[in-house]
Amino acid sequence: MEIGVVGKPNVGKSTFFSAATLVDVQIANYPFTTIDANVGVTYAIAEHPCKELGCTPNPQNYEYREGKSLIPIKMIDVAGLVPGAHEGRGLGNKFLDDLRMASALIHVVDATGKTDAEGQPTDHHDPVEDIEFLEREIDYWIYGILRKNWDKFSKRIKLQHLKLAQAIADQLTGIGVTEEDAFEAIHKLGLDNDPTKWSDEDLFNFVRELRKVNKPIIIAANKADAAADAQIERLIKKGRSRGYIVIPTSAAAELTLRKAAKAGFIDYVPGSSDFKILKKMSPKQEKALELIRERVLNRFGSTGVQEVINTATFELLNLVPVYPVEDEHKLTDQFGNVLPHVHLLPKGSTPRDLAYKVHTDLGKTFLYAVNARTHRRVGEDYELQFNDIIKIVATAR
Ligand SMILES: Nc1nc2c(ncn2[C@@H]2O[C@H](COP(=O)(O)OP(=O)(O)OP(=O)(O)O)[C@@H](O)[C@H]2O)c(=O)[nH]1
Repeated sequence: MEIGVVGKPNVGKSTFFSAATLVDVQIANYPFTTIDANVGVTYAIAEHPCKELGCTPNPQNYEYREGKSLIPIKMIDVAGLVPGAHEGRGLGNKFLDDLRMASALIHVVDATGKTDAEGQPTDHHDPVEDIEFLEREIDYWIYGILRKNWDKFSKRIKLQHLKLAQAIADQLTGIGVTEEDAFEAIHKLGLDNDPTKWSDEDLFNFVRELRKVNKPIIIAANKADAAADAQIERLIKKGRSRGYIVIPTSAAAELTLRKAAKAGFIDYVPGSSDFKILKKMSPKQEKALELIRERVLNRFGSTGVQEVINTATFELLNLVPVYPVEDEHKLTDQFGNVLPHVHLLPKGSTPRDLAYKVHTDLGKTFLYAVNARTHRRVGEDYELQFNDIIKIVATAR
């Protein structure tokens, strides 16, 4: 599960990505290694079960801070969103490659309206147009892939009695479309089961629906610090009417706070509404931080950056954090570490899915699971809940 950050030039996308991936804690065993320069690690932050249970955890694959879990997530800086990117304009192909990898997108827009469609300075640009523009780029891209062979392809589905949703998903595996995604889009639109009967418009509408499930987008209304309340309210309202969550952000403020925290000047947990000064700074630095407190934290409650990441993880991608343990009374692994690991699983996952996520062997030998909170055995089809603590019982190997 990777989150892509996308936006046209000059909206603060690079600042957002730098801030989100500037982490002052390094975890030894990430579930992944980063290879590309435009890929970084960020954290989704959730309440830790120990806050409620009064324990002290020994985290191994996440970080624990002030009652919260910082769970590593891969983030991609998707560069090169310009009009026509879907046809390969600008960094087009690289842009599409990055887009392919992302399961959800954070779309950074300039809430002040001071960046035009091509990323040049202006006085009046409507950021709502940017929202539509990204939708269009993605829609035409997916449409282009399907349309290319559509006539032949749709006839083959009909003649060979192929399962429609599955055949389409096979065609689009490269961008991560699943049979369920395709099925959902077909049914939502009530499209004919015989794809040779689809008009061009049907195909385009289908692609739009597919994009909504396959590449969910959240809007970061950036440079909120420099935007008027009315501009932000309008963007939130317009975005909402198109089905988006819009969160005001100040990527620049978040970057400053994280840099100050990393240098040890302040204590700041991303997402918080305040920070604590730890050591003396220059008057200029102190003034800059004071301005952030006044104009960003006091006004919006946070810089918004962490809220965007959390919402993308827990709402757009619908992931739930789950803690596997070996001892359901002490909440430990075999070495006595309390809640050492957390795993993010899609909502609807079962204990067996968790077992597979921990280790393929554990998945294969899975017998049953115990909910450590209730000490009860849970059924095969139990849906894992947010912050569940689960003991997996498997056959001896
Ligand atoms: N006021 C304000 N300015 C910001 C914010 N975020 C970024 N900026 C400024 O906006 C300008 C553009 O930021 P970048 O992060 O370089 O923008 P970008 O979208 O990555 O642009 P490219 O690198 O050209 O793709 C810089 O001058 C930033 O300092 C913010 O939250 N508030």
